[in-house]
Amino acid sequence: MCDKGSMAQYTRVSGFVGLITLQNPPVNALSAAVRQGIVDMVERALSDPIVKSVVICGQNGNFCGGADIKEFGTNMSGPPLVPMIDAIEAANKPVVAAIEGSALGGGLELALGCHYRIAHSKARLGLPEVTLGLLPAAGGTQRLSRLIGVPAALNLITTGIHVTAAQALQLGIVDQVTDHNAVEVAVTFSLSVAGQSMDARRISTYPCPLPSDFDALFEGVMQKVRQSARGAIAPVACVQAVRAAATLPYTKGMEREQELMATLFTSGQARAQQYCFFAQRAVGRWRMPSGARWETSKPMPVHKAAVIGLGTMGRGITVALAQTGLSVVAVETQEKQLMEAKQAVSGMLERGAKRHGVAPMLDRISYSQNIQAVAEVDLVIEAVFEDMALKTEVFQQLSAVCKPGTLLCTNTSALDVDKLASEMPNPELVVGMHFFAPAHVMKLLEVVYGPRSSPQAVATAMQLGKKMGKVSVAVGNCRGFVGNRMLMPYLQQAFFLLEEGATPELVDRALEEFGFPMGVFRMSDLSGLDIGWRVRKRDELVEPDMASGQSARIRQGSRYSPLGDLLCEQGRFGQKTGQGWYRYDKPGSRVARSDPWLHSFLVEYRARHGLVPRSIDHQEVLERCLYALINEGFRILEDGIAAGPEDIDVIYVFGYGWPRHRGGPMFYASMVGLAKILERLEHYQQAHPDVPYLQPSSLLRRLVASDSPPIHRWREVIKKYQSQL
Ligand SMILES: CCCCCCC[C@H](O)CC(=O)SCCNC(=O)CCNC(=O)[C@H](O)C(C)(C)COP(=O)([O-])OP(=O)([O-])OC[C@H]1O[C@@H](n2cnc3c(N)ncnc32)[C@H](O)[C@@H]1OP(=O)([O-])[O-]
Ligand SMILES: NC(=O)c1ccc[n+]([C@@H]2O[C@H](COP(=O)([O-])OP(=O)(O)OC[C@H]3O[C@@H](n4cnc5c(N)ncnc54)[C@H](O)[C@@H]3O)[C@@H](O)[C@H]2O)c1
Repeated sequence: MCDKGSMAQYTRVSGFVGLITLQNPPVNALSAAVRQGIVDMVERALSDPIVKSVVICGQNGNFCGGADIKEFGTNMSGPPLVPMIDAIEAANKPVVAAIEGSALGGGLELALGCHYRIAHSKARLGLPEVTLGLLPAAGGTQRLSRLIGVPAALNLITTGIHVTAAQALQLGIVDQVTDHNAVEVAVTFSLSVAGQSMDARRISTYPCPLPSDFDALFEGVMQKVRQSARGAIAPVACVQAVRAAATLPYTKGMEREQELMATLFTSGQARAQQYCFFAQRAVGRWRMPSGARWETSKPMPVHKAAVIGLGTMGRGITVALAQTGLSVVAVETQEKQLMEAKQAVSGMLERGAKRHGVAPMLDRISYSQNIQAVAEVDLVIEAVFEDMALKTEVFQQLSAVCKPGTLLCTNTSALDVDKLASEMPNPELVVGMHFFAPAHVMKLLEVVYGPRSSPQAVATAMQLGKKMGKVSVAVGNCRGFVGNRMLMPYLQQAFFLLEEGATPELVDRALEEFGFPMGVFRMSDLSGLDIGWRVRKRDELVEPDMASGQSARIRQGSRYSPLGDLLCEQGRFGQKTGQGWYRYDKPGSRVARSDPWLHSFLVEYRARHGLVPRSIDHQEVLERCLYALINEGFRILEDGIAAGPEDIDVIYVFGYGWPRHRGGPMFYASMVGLAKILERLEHYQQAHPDVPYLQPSSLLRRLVASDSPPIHRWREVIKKYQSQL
């Protein structure tokens, strides 16, 4: 009664039920072999006169993670999904989906073709195709809209969110939720409906319930989607497909779904987003130049953690740790700061708990003004001011107070983690855990290792990051690590463009049209101009505004723009002071308005320095800012600070607002063409010979000389290049 050769196993259970089990670990993706297996096994079950009903489930407590994304770039063979699902729906015996684990994308579409859906209470369901630059093209847009109505379907399909079994029941996606074995419940249920007509259970035959404010609804959703999509085409196509479900008969709607999918499927955006999907998973398989790697490095258990310094970052980190289920000791020396932090942390936890319908983890946190309180913790995250002397002092105190083996992590943005480690008795226990603000929200974590960091320390920080729901990327130690280091040439080019004739509005518009949520100047206003100013002062780059002409714009032999310093000297720190590159109605206000003062200031500045303004277009803004940033990315790969282009891309997509549909800076470079990037960098370098960041990196030259291999083969070239150094 069992066919074991196929990727869909067939068994007869309870005498009369054909049980089809998808078998394609780890997520039972619908590869060609699985689809063939389903087609064959469904046919077998329907033609077997003893079989009264059919149950479809997935192996190892996991229903199905959808179409096999790895097949997308290949010549797809095997039976197509749509007729396979149609055949299931048309069956004259009841077919029940037993959903455990996840039913996502094509997996949920398969379940929607079944006559009933029974889910385990821990199951998750969704149509996440939009996050891969696609739409649910196996009938998902047409069936889900008919089943749960247009507004709810639009929400699920355009965002790609996963819903819990309880939410799915409430929405009407599943018929029953159980805490017991979902397959057994489905088998019993299928027998209870055996022999009944399934006519009323075929979703494709349902009329699509139309909301009364139909046109207004679609117009509103389309507007919202276009705004948040920032140039991504998949969310727009998703809305169009649901609209087809609402306005066309099923077969016509399906044709529209296929048409829209065909456009998306071959678009560069889908390739970029699917690259991001795999890159996000690839960064978990980290390796260090020493040869240490993820598979062979065992993380230490972390039950209790401490946070030192409860400013902007410390508060967010405390919240994120508590939400992960850890006990947290939060230490802040300033009484006033401590009181404010307590209130802020409780507020963040309460709001988070309300959103997720869970209890706030307030009792997981104990507060103290005394560093002695951290004696028993397994891991400490330091988030005091960005000052090497202070951080060294705090680390020395920690080394004296903490139990042996406690991992010491710093949240520094740019200080030398290895130098900090070298001052400690146990440098192998020191790593950077570079969170991004707000730390309980932002998904990115850079785990910074130095030559002395032990693989176990890196493994522990990486695992903790994952538990905190972060996308953690292991990177080497250098000024600014990966993200902030690449930001330097980007910011520098933006300043130079202002000197040469651009306005903040023009530069920001070009970057926002490219897909960044905020241009560089709006972003600087939000994060505070004083942060960079303090760093430049420490680096002795800031000079009194006395001189004029070119010499005033040279520091340490290279071109330098003092524009940011001049604004700070006027007290223009951005949103918090109500003035920066833009003006705001009041300090703290978020709406950036053009500032005539700034424009006159730029005119006067250019005149004083003998700069003749010229007209600058969007193309130049993108090339200067983005290619300089990409060039630094190649240098980072050259130096072995990032293990591969995926690491850089994940950092930029999750930490810096790089549009996902453009895949990350290094993927974008591979799409533009490395030869073109090199040619444009050479062009700009000739025009600006005093800007070292525009000098093309040797690795970029090497890749172009090697016929610009596809991005998945860059690592081979990098390895060869490094071995020759
Ligand atoms: C014209 C053509 C028409 C076609 C019609 C298509 C219609 C359909 O609508 C399209 C789709 O279904 S689109 C699909 C829509 N579905 C989705 O978007 C769901 C995508 N998957 C997920 O969201 C998560 O994997 C789960 C939540 C399922 C599990 O999370 P977790 O437990 O944290 O596990 P994890 O670490 O995430 O993954 C483990 C391993 O499995 C791998 N892998 C996973 N799914 C895969 C797949 N579908 N495929 C291949 N591989 C897949 C993953 O790469 C990793 O392997 P690696 O070697 O380490 O890289
Ligand atoms: N703010 C950001 O966007 C951001 C992003 C990533 C990393 N960082 C880094 O995180 C660290 C903290 O930044 P922040 O913005 O949260 O600073 P912050 O000024 O908001 O807070 C620092 C806190 O540390 C406290 N503190 C100082 N000395 C202490 C000591 N010895 N013991 C306990 N507490 C002490 C201060 O009283 C203050 O409350 C810095 O290294 C910064 O570079 C900041």
